[in-house]
Amino acid sequence: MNGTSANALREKSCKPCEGGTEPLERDKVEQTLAELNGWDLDEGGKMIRRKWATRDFKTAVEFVNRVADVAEQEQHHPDLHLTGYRNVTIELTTHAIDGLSENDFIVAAKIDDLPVTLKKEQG
Ligand SMILES: C[C@H](O)[C@H](O)[C@H]1CNC2=NC(N)=NC(=O)C2=N1
Repeated sequence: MNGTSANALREKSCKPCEGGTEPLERDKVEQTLAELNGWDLDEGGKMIRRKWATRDFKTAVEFVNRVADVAEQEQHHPDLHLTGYRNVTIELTTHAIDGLSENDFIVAAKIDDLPVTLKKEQG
């Protein structure tokens, strides 16, 4: 259990990253990923991704705006996709090092803490 816990990640702040550091090792990535809710590692191992099916368009837009506030506060910015009028996909990678850094997991943990109303299950 060497992954940093979600609680610990939420308490941290992103460090400015302009290259010059190594991406996290695959083991560390997988351990930290296991501490988070619903995030998957992209095939290439350089990006994490989570998808939400929200209640409606407005909910999706409000969620994306809250995510943008987190990104600005942390100065670490995810790729945001709002598709199918209420689905949000968020991808995190550290562009400066072409791989994953702790910053990606800090932002992911903070995003997981944001309120969002999900689509009602059908049937
Ligand atoms: C100095 C500052 O940390 C960098 O310019 C940031 C801004 N936001 C960023 N966001 C992401 N996702 N990757 C980066 O490498 C990055 N660089």
